[in-house]
Amino acid sequence: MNPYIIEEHEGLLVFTINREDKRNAISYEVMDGLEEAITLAGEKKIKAMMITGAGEKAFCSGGDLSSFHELKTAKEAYKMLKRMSNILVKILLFPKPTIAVLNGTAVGGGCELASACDFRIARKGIKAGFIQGTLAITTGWGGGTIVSEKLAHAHAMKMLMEAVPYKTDELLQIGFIQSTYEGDSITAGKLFLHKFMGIETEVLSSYKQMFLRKLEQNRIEERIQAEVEQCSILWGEEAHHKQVNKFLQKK
Ligand SMILES: CC[C@H](C(=O)O)C(=O)SCCNC(=O)CCNC(=O)[C@H](O)C(C)(C)COP(=O)(O)OP(=O)(O)OC[C@H]1O[C@@H](n2cnc3c(N)ncnc32)[C@H](O)[C@@H]1OP(=O)(O)O
Repeated sequence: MNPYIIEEHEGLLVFTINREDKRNAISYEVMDGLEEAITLAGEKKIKAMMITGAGEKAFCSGGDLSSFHELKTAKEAYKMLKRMSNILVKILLFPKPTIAVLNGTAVGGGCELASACDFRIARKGIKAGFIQGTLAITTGWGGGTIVSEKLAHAHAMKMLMEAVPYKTDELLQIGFIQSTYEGDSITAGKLFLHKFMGIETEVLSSYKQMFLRKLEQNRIEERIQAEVEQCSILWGEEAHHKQVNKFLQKK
C-alpha cells in the first residue's frame, strides 16, 4: 500500500499519511511524499495545502521507531532529523495557507508536523502531545522551536516539558488547535478553509509573507538548526535507546 496519498480538491492540495497500521508513523518514504506534495502545492492552481492521516486512530505517531531505532549515534540521527527539519521549514515558510487536520492521535514528531502548519483542527476526542521527553529526547524536527513561536511562552513550554498527550479541550484552551470537528477530515479541512478559497492566491500569499517576515526576523531557521543538533546529541545517549527498545519490545 502506498505510504501516502496526494490529492487535489478544487485548489486544495491534500497530503494523507497512509500508514494506519503503524499509526501513520513517518518513514523515509513518507518524507519523500511530503517533499513531493510541497512541490505540487507550489503550482499556480493550488491555493492551500492540507496534511492529514489515514483512518481515525492517528494523525501521525511521529518518527517510525521500527526503522529509526537503527540510528544509534548522534551523527546517524542528525541526518534523519535534519532531512525532516528541512521539510518542516518548507511547510512553515510555505507561501500559501497550510492546515493540519488531526484526524486522530498526534504525538511526538506528529505534533511537530502539525505545528509547522498555519492552522490545526482536530477531531473531537483525539489527543496530541510532544511526548519526545518520555523517550529522553527533545523535539528534533523543529517542532519545539516552531511551537514556541506560535503559542504563549508558558503554554508552549508546559506542553513540551510535560511530554504528555492533551485532550482537545486543553489543546483549544492553549491555542494549539483552532477548532474541533466531527465526521470526515477532508470535509472538515475544506470547511475551515472555505472562505480563504474565494480570495485571490496573491492576497493569501501576501498575508502569509507578513507572518513569514516575523519568523525570519526571529532567526527561526538558525534556532531550528540548534534544536536538531541538540536532539541528535540526546538521541545518541543510552537513555533514549532504552526507552525506544521498551516500546519496540511491547510489540
Ligand atoms: C523528532 C521526532 C521523533 C523521531 O522519532 O524522530 C519522534 O517522533 S519521537 C516519538 C516517536 N513516537 C512515539 O513514541 C509514539 C509511539 N506510539 C504510541 O505511543 C502509540 O502507538 C500511539 C499512542 C501512537 C497509538 O496507540 P495505539 O494503542 O492506538 O496503537 P499501538 O501502540 O498498538 O500501535 C499500533 C501499531 O503501530 C505501531 N506504531 C505506533 N507508533 C509507531 C511509531 N512511531 N513507529 C513505528 N511503529 C509505530 C505499533 O508498533 C503497532 O504495530 P504492530 O506491528 O501492530 O505491533
